[in-house]
Amino acid sequence: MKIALLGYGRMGKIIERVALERGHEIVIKTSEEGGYDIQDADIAIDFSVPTAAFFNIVNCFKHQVPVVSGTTGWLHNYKKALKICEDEKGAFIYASNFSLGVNIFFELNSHLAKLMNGLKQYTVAMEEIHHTQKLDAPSGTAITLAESIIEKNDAYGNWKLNEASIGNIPIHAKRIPDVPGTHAITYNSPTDSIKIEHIAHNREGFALGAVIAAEWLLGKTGVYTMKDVLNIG
Ligand SMILES: NC(=O)C1=CN([C@@H]2O[C@H](COP(=O)(O)OP(=O)(O)OC[C@H]3O[C@@H](n4cnc5c(N)ncnc54)[C@H](O)[C@@H]3O)[C@@H](O)[C@H]2O)C=CC1
Ligand SMILES: O=C(O)C1=N[C@H](C(=O)O)C[C@H](O)C1
Repeated sequence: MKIALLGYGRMGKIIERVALERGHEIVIKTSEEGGYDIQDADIAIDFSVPTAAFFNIVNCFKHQVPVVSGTTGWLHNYKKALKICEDEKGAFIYASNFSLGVNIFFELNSHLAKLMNGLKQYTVAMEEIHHTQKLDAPSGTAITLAESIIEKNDAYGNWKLNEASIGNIPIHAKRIPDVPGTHAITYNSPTDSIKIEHIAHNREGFALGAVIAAEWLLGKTGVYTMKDVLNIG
């Protein structure tokens, strides 16, 4: 595949290496808006910044170039992007986390939330830890995890950053140098705690998942998720 890398930062550089190892070609790599012809690529992979992702993605839809995006912090525009994708007959996969491990963890979280539904002695709390360069908080992964708990557990209707209050899942976001991404969910009762945790040791899993998603999306139209790609859940 001829790949456009929209965003050539920490993730873009690892995705480039993984894509080359898997026999693909990088025809565009950019860290700014415009200045390239997206139609030179078979597919685009966007790991940019919250303020750029929507433009990058919609530009791909408008030129019928399938696009995989892992950029977080732009999801207030997600529904608008889906509408444009549909109108332009584009192809799109967004995931807050492309690693196989986290996608298994998503399933575990959802199952646990269902088990805990109605057990009023337990309250849930989430912690996410990332490197100090991260622009958004909470992480996109933490938001996905919280949304899944809200869907399965009647005690919760929303999440709140660094704040515990009735009906809201508190998400504590910590920034520590060099941490690639850690997510933990704890259910606490007066007598015990149940905790599940995912720890990324590096960024390789995110990058491999994004390239696998791009390989899977090529030749399709429509909107998909990592559940479709990995065939889990
Ligand atoms: N979904 C997932 O599995 C993962 C998602 N991420 C997310 O991916 C994004 C990128 O993460 P990193 O590579 O660590 O950040 P980074 O800051 O190292 O790289 C982002 C790059 O985008 C560039 N950029 C700025 N404006 C741009 C534009 N208009 N078009 C294209 N590029 C532009 C920046 O100059 C920078 O080089 C973040 O939103 C992060 O949360 C990160 C890891 C995994
Ligand atoms: O910015 C990061 O680094 C990461 N961002 C994603 C997120 O916001 O969930 C995924 C991963 O945790 C790393």
